[in-house]
Amino acid sequence: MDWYTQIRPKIQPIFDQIIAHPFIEGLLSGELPMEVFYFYLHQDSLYLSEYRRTLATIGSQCTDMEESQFYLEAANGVILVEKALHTTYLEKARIESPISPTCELYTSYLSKMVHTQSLAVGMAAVLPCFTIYKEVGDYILAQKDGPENNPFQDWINTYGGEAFAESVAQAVRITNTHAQTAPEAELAQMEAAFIKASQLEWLFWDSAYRQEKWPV
Ligand SMILES: Cc1ncc(CN)c(N)n1
Repeated sequence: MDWYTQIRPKIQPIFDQIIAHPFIEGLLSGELPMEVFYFYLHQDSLYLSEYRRTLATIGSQCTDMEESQFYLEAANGVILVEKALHTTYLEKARIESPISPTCELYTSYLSKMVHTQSLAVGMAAVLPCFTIYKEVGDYILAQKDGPENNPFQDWINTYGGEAFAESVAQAVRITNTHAQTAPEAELAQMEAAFIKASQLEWLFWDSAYRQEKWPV
């Protein structure tokens, strides 16, 4: 059994809580308050600016040309597509809030992983950003009882779409390849990083829903 197939069930309780979260329910029903969505998008654009650098770092660490190209292209391509989506929505709302505690925590955690841990652990840390969004997009697209004119449809189509699915499959494949040759201790670190980043995905939705601010 490959690494991802074996690790994915371990985050099922986290994934269940993500799709049950009022933020995701609101995207699905189309009833998420617009100010919450705009807050999320603004924080996500701050997140993506850092995530892009994290992917580029992984790309520069890969010795295999194709793997390197994948992460460098993901840094540019995927992030540019996502930023375009953000621009579509954010043009309607000028938001200038500072980076939230959770956004800073998540981006800092990923940066720490890729700068202080092995390449395989870095790959495992960034993977939930691919896989969880794809699963959430697919989950929402699969629901039949959504409204006809969902204001969040562009967002849903981006993450439930084919182009994103291909890139997710490749990130999983490359991470699996690195896990094949990883010793026990490194596999344990990969698992811990994958689970932590999955928890941070939940926390990111939750912090957006709460429009999290620095308390002091
Ligand atoms: C926090 C977060 N995680 C994942 C994604 C999807 N790449 C995103 N846009 N934002």
